[in-house]
Amino acid sequence: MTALPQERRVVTAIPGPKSQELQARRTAAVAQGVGSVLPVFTARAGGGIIEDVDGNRLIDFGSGIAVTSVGASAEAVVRRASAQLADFTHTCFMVTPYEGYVEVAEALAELTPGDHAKKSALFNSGAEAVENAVKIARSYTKRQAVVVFDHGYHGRTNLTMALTSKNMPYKHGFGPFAPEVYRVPVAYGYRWPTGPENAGPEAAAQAIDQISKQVGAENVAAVIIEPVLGEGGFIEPAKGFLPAIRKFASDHGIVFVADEIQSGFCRTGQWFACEDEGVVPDLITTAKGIAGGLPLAAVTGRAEIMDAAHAGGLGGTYGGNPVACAGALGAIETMKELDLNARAKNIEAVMKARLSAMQDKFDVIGDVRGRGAMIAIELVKDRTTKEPNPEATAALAKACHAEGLLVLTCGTYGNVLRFLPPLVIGEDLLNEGLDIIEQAFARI
Ligand SMILES: Cc1ncc(COP(=O)(O)O)c(CNCCCC(=O)O)c1O
Repeated sequence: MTALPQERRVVTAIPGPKSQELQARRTAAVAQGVGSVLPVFTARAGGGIIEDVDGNRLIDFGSGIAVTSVGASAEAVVRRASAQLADFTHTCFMVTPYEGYVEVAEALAELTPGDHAKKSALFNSGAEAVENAVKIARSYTKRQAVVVFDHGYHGRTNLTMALTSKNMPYKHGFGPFAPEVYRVPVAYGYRWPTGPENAGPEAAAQAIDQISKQVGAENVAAVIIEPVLGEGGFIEPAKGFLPAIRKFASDHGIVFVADEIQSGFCRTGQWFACEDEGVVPDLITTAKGIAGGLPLAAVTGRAEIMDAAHAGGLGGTYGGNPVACAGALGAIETMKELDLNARAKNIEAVMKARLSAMQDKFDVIGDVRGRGAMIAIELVKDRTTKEPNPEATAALAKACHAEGLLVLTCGTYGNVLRFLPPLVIGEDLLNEGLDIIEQAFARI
């Protein structure tokens, strides 16, 4: 297979005729509840490019929702996974174990924050990892309550829907949801009433007061927070917030769970986003970027907490599939060899400089934020009222798609354009994508 040329190419309308034919088949065969951002059907993908079945080559600012950080066909991932495929695809780790699972657990112990003894359990999806983090925390504390935060996102299973903040499309019509879940404020700096500089300590005080008065700290098994909130709008909790919640959890025997499924594995310019303020979680959930596109997720944490679940209490048929574990070892090899943390920091510098310049030109841009290659702009109708502008957000995304740039939106109010390029994207493609965004702003 020849390498995919790293060039944008638009040779048909987007989506093109072959994608449209496939879309008709998809409509007839696939449940409508499974949506797609852009109905172009992929033929190949690699680096910063997705090639569709009509020969168009799109610049990828989505990474399959923060998954293909090393690219969608990274050499080490393909090499290791192919070799594993030829040996065996599955035996079930709960039946006959295999070394790859252990190697991934050893790598997670090495790479995750904290120099304490750590253990892991592997799963298939982020939601499954979050579900099991709750099981483990409840086993360890013998408590039931779980505290989550405004704008948080943790998955689409019944418990993780309960943990997730936004109703539509994630929760609407799918209740009743799991009990013993409590939601408290997060330090959303851009929208904090007294200004971003006060958001950290004030939001922490409000959250801790609510937990103490409405739940009782002694009843809380875990607090679960994304060190950079993803689906809720790429919200970096204002400085001081995470350390304050971390201290509160430590003071009250509460398990602090960092959900780094979207922010982890070099995405924000560090192995894990909670390192930014020196926060060491008790448990950390990971998925997405961990395995270069193969389905793998993990709970990693303090050995004494991870071992609290009784033997046989954790597992699942495919958890830690050997091919996915091989992919993870390939992805981690790539992250180290290419120093993708440094690449992410460079992506941040390039994107923030260009987007901040656009903010000076276009009043619709209310906020530019994020870290590493997890960058976003929040669009508003009025900079003073900060009224969300989901209409402009959708129009901008559509304009980018038509020009061969794949971008994603997010946010509780649907007014955040987020940028998640593969960390291996070339700087020329990155800047070409930014050119398309700037031209789109000038047109909406
Ligand atoms: C922080 C955080 N925790 C948990 C999850 C859930 O991970 P799964 O692998 O999608 O189950 C996510 C997945 N985010 C993308 C969801 C896309 C969609 O379903 O529309 C996350 O970002």
